[in-house]
Amino acid sequence: MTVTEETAPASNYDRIGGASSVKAAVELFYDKVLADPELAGYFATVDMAGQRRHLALMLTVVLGGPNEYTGRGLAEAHQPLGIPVAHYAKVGEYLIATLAELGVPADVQDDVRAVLAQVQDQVVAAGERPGV
Ligand code: HEM
Repeated sequence: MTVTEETAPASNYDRIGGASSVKAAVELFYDKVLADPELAGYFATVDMAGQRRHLALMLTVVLGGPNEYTGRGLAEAHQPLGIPVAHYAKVGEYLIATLAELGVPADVQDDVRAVLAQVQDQVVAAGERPGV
């Protein structure tokens, strides 16, 4: 174990280039999510700025970036939407595909997968969870 490894590591958010990289990822991710007819409907009544904000916040959160978010909690925002596991999984895959396309390192992608798994129960509708 070196001193470097014991030092608090830079967040994945910093490692991939911070806000400007998140902005670039949002464009790509947004295209993928809205091009999917199963997912586009969720965002139909959300304004454009709101959609981009949602995606930017989502990326920042899952990358361990600064939590400047003051909106509703994940459960409060998503439980009324009735999101099934399948749709949650699709959004997660689009996020990972976006990161891969932008050349984000594999270990960062793995961390993102782990965070996605952690927040799944807050986002997926309670009645849609297998085994619950
Ligand atoms: C890790 C997964 C996710 C994170 C971190 C996340 C994060 C967020 C955040 C921070 C908001 C803003 C809430 C607010 O403004 O009060 C939001 C809203 C929203 N999310 Fe997500 N989200 C995730 C997954 C999903 C998925 C899988 C879907 C749809 C399939 C989705 C659809 C929406 C919609 C439609 C809104 C707007 C709700 C409204 O304005 O009433 N989200 N999300």
